[in-house]
Amino acid sequence: MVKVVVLDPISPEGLKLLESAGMIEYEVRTGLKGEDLRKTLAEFDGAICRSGVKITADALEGNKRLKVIVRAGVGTDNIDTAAATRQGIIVMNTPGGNTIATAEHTMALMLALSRNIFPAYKSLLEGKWERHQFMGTELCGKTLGIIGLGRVGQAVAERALAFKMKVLGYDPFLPEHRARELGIRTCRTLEDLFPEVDYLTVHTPLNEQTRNMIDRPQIQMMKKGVRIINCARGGIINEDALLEGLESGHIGGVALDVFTKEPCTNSPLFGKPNVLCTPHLGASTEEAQTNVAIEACELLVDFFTTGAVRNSVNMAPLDPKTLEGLRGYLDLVYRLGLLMAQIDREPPTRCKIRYQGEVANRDTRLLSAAFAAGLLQHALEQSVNLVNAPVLLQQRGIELAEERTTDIGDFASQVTVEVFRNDKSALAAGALFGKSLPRLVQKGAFRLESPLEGTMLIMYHRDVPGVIGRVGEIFGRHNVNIAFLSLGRAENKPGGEAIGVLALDSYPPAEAIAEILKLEPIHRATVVVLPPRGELPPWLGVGMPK
Ligand SMILES: NC(=O)C1=CN([C@@H]2O[C@H](COP(=O)(O)OP(=O)(O)OC[C@H]3O[C@@H](n4cnc5c(N)ncnc54)[C@H](O)[C@@H]3O)[C@@H](O)[C@H]2O)C=CC1
Ligand SMILES: O=C(O)CCC(=O)C(=O)O
Repeated sequence: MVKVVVLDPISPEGLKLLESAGMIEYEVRTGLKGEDLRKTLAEFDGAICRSGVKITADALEGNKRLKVIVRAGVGTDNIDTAAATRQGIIVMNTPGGNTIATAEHTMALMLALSRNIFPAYKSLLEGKWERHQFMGTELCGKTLGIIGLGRVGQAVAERALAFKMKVLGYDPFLPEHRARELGIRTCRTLEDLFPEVDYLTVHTPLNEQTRNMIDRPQIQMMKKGVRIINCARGGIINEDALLEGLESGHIGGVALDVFTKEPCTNSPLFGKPNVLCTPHLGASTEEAQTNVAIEACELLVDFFTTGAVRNSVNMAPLDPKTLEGLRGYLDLVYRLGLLMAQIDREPPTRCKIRYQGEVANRDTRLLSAAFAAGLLQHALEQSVNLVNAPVLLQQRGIELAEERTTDIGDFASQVTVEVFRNDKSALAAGALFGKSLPRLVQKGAFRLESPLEGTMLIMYHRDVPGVIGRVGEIFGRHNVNIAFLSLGRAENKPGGEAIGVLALDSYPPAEAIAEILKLEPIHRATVVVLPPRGELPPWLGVGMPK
């Protein structure tokens, strides 16, 4: 059974999906942090969360089991995605399911600010009837500035246009023609937008470009009386600058659903006139929570049953059909990586992979990640998989270059890998026989044809009579059975340099190798261990528990 932990409350419709999957056992454990969270995550194969739990690098430290974290929502900023990637854990989200809820919440806050809904009701509760105190303003005819025109920003624009507002937008990633279709006038710079708007709302992610995007100087560029709304992420707008702007009278109103530090139960903004705050409720509608819970649980079930990777923020998508088509090649390149790591123990400085023939049309990013996983598998303490291998390689400063050509060579598809270590390089090429039989077809300058599996002895020798017989005799005495033998010559004539690859049924004792190395025609002999035929490498079983 696959074990999944639900770390924040999610809708029962999602949980029902987990139950009906048959092979998933889930537990709801909410409110966790610190050591409790770390220990819990180490017991499960998958996790689902909303924005409540903070999955930090410490919470993932030493985790050898978790394969996937699904965020039931958009923002993954409560998950240390970089740490998850280093640990080989896939992070997915469910964009879209809560867009309308968040756009409607933005409109609700704009309307509530404009019509003094909160202070008016408060005054009523205090037994007053102060109609003159709460003169409002209409949205109709006002200019709304929207920063970030993705899903939520566009949904807000549609609604604001229905209220007959003029919409001015800024999003460097939205094509002009799309903005025109939506009826949004766009600005080239934020400086062009600020002076024009009566209302400003932000709908970008929080990142290094957007942190404190709205600060004191930006507020100074806005009209006096501007109303500012943030339903995206705390920190995009500087909260201290908002307070100052309100106190000076430059800002006419502030509505926040999100805060720099959450939960936020105490803020100098709370209780100030013309301020309205909600505790991160943008996505809190029954409909949105049903949508995101169903989508999150579907992502998890698909991942664990078929290996599909969708909506991942740290890995290329992988659908079951693509995975099936790639499985043989993934296995081949992973084995080439393992081989290259064992023939020379010196750390690589850079690698080159050449995809030739039909394989060049496949998703070679995943194949190269599989090669990197093989190359690093035994070098590192942690488990290496398709998610973290490229990052781990990069962290070690090992460059990985890809070349692709659809020209057919000797095989329908061939993958050639070259690993550089300071002043030397090693080359190997592999091909798939049938759909799933990985073969070594070249090693250095030598052409050959050998299975890429199990225990292999790779030896280089002068091509003279009797070498193989003497090697066979040594292995015989040490009770090591030779299952398969493949020979190759650099030039196709006797007496020159040759390679021998022997598939062995057991790992040869060191004495046997020492005896072989004493044979005069043999210059070098290395034992390499690869997984047995058909054994699913751990990183490929993305849908299976580790
Ligand atoms: N309050 C809540 O409960 C909710 C908050 N959110 C948050 O709302 C925000 C928007 O969500 P979505 O629309 O789904 O995301 P999205 O990814 O669809 O849209 C984000 C947009 O911001 C734009 N952008 C990025 N950097 C920018 C920059 N420097 N300047 C201007 N535009 C920039 C992108 O091009 C993109 O179009 C996110 O931060 C998300 O976490 C989303 C759902 C619920
Ligand atoms: O889970 C929630 O309620 C927060 C939603 C949110 O902020 C998001 O999806 O980015």
